[in-house]
Amino acid sequence: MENDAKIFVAGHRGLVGSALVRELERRGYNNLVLRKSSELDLRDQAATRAFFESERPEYVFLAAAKVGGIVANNSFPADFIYDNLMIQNNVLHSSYLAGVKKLLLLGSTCIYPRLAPQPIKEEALLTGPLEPTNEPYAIAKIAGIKMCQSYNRQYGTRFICAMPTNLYGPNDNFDLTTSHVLPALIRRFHEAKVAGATTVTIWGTGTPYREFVHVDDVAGASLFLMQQYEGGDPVNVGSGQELTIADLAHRIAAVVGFVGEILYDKSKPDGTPRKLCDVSRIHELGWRHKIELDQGLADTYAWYLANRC
Ligand SMILES: NC(=O)C1=CN([C@@H]2O[C@H](COP(=O)(O)OP(=O)(O)OC[C@H]3O[C@@H](n4cnc5c(N)ncnc54)[C@H](OP(=O)(O)O)[C@@H]3O)[C@@H](O)[C@H]2O)C=CC1
Ligand SMILES: C[C@H]1O[C@H](OP(=O)(O)OP(=O)(O)OC[C@H]2O[C@@H](n3cnc4c(=O)[nH]c(N)nc43)[C@H](O)[C@@H]2O)[C@@H](O)[C@@H](O)C1=O
Repeated sequence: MENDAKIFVAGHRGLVGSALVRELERRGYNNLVLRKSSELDLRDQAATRAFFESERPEYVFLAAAKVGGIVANNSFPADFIYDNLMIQNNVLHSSYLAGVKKLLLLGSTCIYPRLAPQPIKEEALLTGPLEPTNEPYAIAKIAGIKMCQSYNRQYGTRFICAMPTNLYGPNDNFDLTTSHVLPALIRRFHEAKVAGATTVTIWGTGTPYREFVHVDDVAGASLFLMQQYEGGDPVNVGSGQELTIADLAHRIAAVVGFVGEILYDKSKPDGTPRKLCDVSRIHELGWRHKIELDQGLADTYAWYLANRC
């Protein structure tokens, strides 16, 4: 990407989008095109087409999506499949029509089969049934990958796909119902400590394993792939390290300074038992994560205290 390249960061106010803007500006890319969803609803085909015709960005990072944790996915399946299919269809087709040089689509490691062999290689895609709690969202993401590959083959576009694992960091969603586990537990333990509560109840059994990667690493990986990767296959982006939800909860309680008891609400879903992604492809390309979980937790809690309390 040339320094004066015109770059559209779709979803620039979100967890990933805002990290992409920070990283792009840090590296001296200042010709950024940014639109809030209230200014440009990417589900609107005509508005998206008109935007691309008038702005003609050269590069696109597609970090706009309907995103949420396990309960949000399980509660609003129609919203998750409709919004994400519409956003992807409109942005990908308009990018092709407007002659975008290169586009990176953010997917998710939830696209892989629920019981895929671990760690999960990119080749595991479509080799088995998906995790029911987020299947609509995963199907939309898989459709995005297939659309990128189809447009590359038929029209010669350069649409690449990154598959991050669970990510966290500044500007995450801390809503206790719609958020992912890591930000939710930061908030739960913080509010319990401040209230002097002696217990915190978390969802599920605590036994599932999850992998986490800091969003600043995902932004770095996205720029790396935009500059270095021309393949049509998805590329996993992760830390290659997993831990149980119970272990995560104890580590977050320690960072926050909560010393009470952790209880488990088994009426809430566990989701997929494990989804550690194989990161050898991106390692071989030359990228590795930098931010380890303990440092990331401390930094994210500091950001939460400074910005969300
Ligand atoms: N968070 C995670 O753990 C993971 C996320 N991902 C992927 O990363 C990408 C970004 O996720 P994340 O940053 O967490 O999500 P966020 O919810 O933090 O941000 C999503 C962004 O998308 C924008 N958006 C949503 N709907 C529309 C719309 N109809 N039109 C225009 N913009 C819209 C929002 O814009 P606005 O603020 O203006 O309303 C928001 O800024 C997604 O593709 C997601 O699937 C992948 C793996 C894990
Ligand atoms: C990124 C990824 O994120 C989602 O998949 P998920 O990883 O299952 O989602 P999650 O982070 O919400 O839960 C992880 C685990 O954590 C447990 N858990 C405990 N206590 C809380 C809690 O308070 N909130 C939440 N959200 N989870 C909790 C919860 O019960 C589960 O066992 C999908 O969006 C999927 O599409 C996707 O892409």
